[in-house]
Amino acid sequence: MTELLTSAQMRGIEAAAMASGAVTGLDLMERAGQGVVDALLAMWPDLASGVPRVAVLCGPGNNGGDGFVVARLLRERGWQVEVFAHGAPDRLPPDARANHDRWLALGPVAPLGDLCGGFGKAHVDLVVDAVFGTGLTRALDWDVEQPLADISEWRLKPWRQGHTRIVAVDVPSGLCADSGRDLGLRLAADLTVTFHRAKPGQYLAEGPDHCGRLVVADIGLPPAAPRSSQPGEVTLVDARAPRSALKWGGQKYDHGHVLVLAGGVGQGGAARMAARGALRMGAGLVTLGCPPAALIENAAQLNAIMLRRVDDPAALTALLEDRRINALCLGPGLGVERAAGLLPAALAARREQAAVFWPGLVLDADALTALAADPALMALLHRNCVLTPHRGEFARLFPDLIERLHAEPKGGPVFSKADATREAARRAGCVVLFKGADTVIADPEGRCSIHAAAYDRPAPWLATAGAGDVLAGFIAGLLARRNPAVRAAESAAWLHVDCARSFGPGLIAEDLPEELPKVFRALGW
Ligand SMILES: NC(=O)C1=CN([C@@H]2O[C@H](COP(=O)(O)OP(=O)(O)OC[C@H]3O[C@@H](n4cnc5c(N)ncnc54)[C@H](OP(=O)(O)O)[C@@H]3O)[C@@H](O)[C@H]2O)[C@@H](O)CC1
Ligand SMILES: [K+]
Repeated sequence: MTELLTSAQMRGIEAAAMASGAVTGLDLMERAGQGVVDALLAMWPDLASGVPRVAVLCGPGNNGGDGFVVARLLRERGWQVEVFAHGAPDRLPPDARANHDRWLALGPVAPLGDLCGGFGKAHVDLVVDAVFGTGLTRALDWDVEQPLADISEWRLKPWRQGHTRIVAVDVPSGLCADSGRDLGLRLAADLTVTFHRAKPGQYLAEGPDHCGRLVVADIGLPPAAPRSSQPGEVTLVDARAPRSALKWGGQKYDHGHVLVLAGGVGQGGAARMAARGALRMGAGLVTLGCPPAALIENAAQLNAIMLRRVDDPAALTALLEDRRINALCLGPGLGVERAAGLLPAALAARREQAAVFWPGLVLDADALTALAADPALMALLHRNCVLTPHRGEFARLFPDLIERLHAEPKGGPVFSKADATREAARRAGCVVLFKGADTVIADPEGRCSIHAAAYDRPAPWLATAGAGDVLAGFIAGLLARRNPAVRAAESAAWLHVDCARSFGPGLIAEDLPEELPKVFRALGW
């Protein structure tokens, strides 16, 4: 998995590298500036053949320092470069000051405020946004926000000819690098060049919509501390995770048995889609458990999926005597009352084989609402549970965390969706998958990963009724295949987006499980 580094982690790595004597701050800044120039030339090779006009916007910290390096390197290529800066030069940190002074030998520095109203009728090919990077700790003041907003507006003026490209140094100014929260974002980038490792904020919340294309430039820092199982660590879910879905032979009983619990008459669609998802994911057997009145409806719709009557908690307990059932899915279309009744029996199911273990248990939709209403149920959650809340369900389960997520940042690291999910998993004592275009998965030990349907993996078609039910089924299927809960959640999230991308526009939830075979084939399985 790809590690993502918060601002504090980046500062720590930078400080350790400098303390070791392996590198100086000036070296790092020079490589950062060079990395930006290399990336923008790679993205826009047409610029290299002309004499582009460039405006470089520099802030009061080391992000601004990178900006002065970019300005110098572009001027050395013969480009027309103008620099606009925010803050007094004598307050710049030493390396940024050194690069500010080197730039002064090549050209002047105008106040950022001169850009209020944009660039007038002048043509500008490229704007380099080096106002704030990982040091942004609070919302922008209007004196910075206004020129950025004005450039944004100026870009859209009808009399303008040609596109003005925007490259952000490290992060678009106003984006919190840790959380992706908007602290005064006004200028969306076409290209963001970040250093050493990507940052969580580039994948969370507003990040993907404002970074444009994301390039990670190597600036010669050593690899970070060993990844995984570090409580503060955040990784990116990548293509390697789903290999756990592979089948290597054996018979159906070797691949697990999922029980999906369904609701009453006319409410079975969501559970049937979850069941279909679990079966396509590779569970050896899938059974749908519904109240007696809904048996005929479900029987008319199911073939490979088996059907059992589960009218009450006692019936569920009896059914769970079948030791081969090793994963359950509760929630889609279940009804809050039925979910509340069945949850204690589902949570009590234990298996005593070589060691005591609990069947995997996915709690979604109505099961989450029932859980939120009863703290006693929350106390029964175990480490093979996966909660899959969307924002509304998360708010019902953890209202204080959602409040913190929406609170106006007061400075310091901004509380992120990763922080919220990690804290939720710690409290729940199980894996939490907090859904969204930026899906965050965390376990009770503090491991955390992000799966963003963004950059080269956008999947806007997933915003369709029932997609979440299929995701719950995918997770249940992977749990039945004996994947650890966190792995099941990560792999399911990845495959879910892959199915949507593979199918494309026009996708409805029923298509997702049917697309899995194609996705598996594309993976070479
Ligand atoms: N780490 C690394 O390995 C490397 C880092 N590098 C580069 O350094 C960047 C980080 O530099 P940085 O720490 O100096 O932070 P940066 O973003 O320039 O801003 C800090 C300044 O902004 C100010 N300020 C903050 N919020 C504000 C607000 N709302 N409104 C107004 N002011 C505000 C803050 O003031 P203060 O909070 O102290 O009052 C301070 O003066 C990083 O993104 C990368 O580009 C590379 O050179 C290579 C290696
Ligand atoms: K920036």
